[in-house]
Amino acid sequence: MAAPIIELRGITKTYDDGFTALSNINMTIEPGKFYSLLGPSGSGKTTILRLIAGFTNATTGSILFEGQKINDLPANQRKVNTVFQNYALFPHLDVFDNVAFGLNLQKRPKAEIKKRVLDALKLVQLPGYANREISEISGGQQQRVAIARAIVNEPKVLLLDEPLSALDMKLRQDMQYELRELQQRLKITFIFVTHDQEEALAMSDEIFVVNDGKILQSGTPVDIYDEPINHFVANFIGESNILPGKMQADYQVEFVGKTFECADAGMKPNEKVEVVLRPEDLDVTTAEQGKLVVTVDTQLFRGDHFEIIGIDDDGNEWLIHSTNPVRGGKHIGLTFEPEDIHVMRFGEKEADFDARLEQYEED
Ligand SMILES: Nc1ncnc2c1ncn2[C@@H]1O[C@H](COP(=O)(O)OP(=O)(O)OP(=O)(O)O)[C@@H](O)[C@H]1O
Repeated sequence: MAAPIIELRGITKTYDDGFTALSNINMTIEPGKFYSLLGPSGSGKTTILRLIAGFTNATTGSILFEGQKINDLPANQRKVNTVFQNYALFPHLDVFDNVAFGLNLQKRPKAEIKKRVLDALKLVQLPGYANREISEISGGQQQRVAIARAIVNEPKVLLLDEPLSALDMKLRQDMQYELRELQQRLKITFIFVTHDQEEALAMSDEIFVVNDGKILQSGTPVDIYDEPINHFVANFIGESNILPGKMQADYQVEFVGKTFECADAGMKPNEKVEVVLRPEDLDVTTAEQGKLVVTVDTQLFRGDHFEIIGIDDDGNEWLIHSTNPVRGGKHIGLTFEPEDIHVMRFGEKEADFDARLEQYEED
């Protein structure tokens, strides 16, 4: 692992009105990677970004930049730059002067400013736009000007606070590719705030899932999708069937009144757990051959798959993705592999969860 560029250690943040927005946040950010802070509205993502940028102070805990504590370092001396949700461009300045703004403040020589601004505009694929007014460019282009303005200062870390949320879906998807590509080209660290799980899964090297002022889980998109730590993460990231269950023994879990072979071990006998089955891991078969039988309730065509809701005998709803259509009212069987069952312990801490997964991978 590379030496971290940013570390947050035991950060809490209580605002002046007494509201605690963050509790015991620990994060390690390595250079050159794309990170996302993913969580619902009000979970504390922007507060984390503001702490790193120096726009607000931590109540307790340390913020380190390349190993040095920077809690008291003013925002303008930190080697980070922020791209805000609304871009915060100056409407009365043209594209060039918007990007040059910080360099003009620093009174850099004119020739240097010109070169750096034009280079930054080239990087965000807006060469030739320097003299346009902000009102004469599209939303996506404004977004790129905001990024050019942030990268012209050559920050080591770029903080992006929901920078795509104002764009329509198509442009948003295009910008996801562009941002990811830009990050890989610049090799600077991006910390990207979003409440959109698809966006975080698609773009990030690592995701921090934030809820209620805490980091619930961190890891690669694949790890978090395949091995969510608890109900909240399983529900928030991707689509899931989540059911109460009981571990009968190692590699044996009971749910919906039946026993199934699973890939999990190391829990107490009869320990109550929650079981996650992703809709795309359920295969449709005949009622006779199914490990479970459901009655088809509804079916929606989603372009590349059918989304089926089935109801089992206990009244549980099952979400199933299938490439083939089924008939409404029909009994169908569902099958799945032992490793498709993901078992979650109640209240498990991330360190214990990681140790258990490691053990499982060794076995
Ligand atoms: N200056 C402040 N004073 C008091 N409470 C605040 C202040 N700023 C934010 N909060 C509260 O802290 C919590 C976290 O806010 P934050 O903006 O970090 O959330 P967020 O996850 O970024 O949300 P969103 O996605 O809606 O921007 C919220 O409940 C918010 O109301």
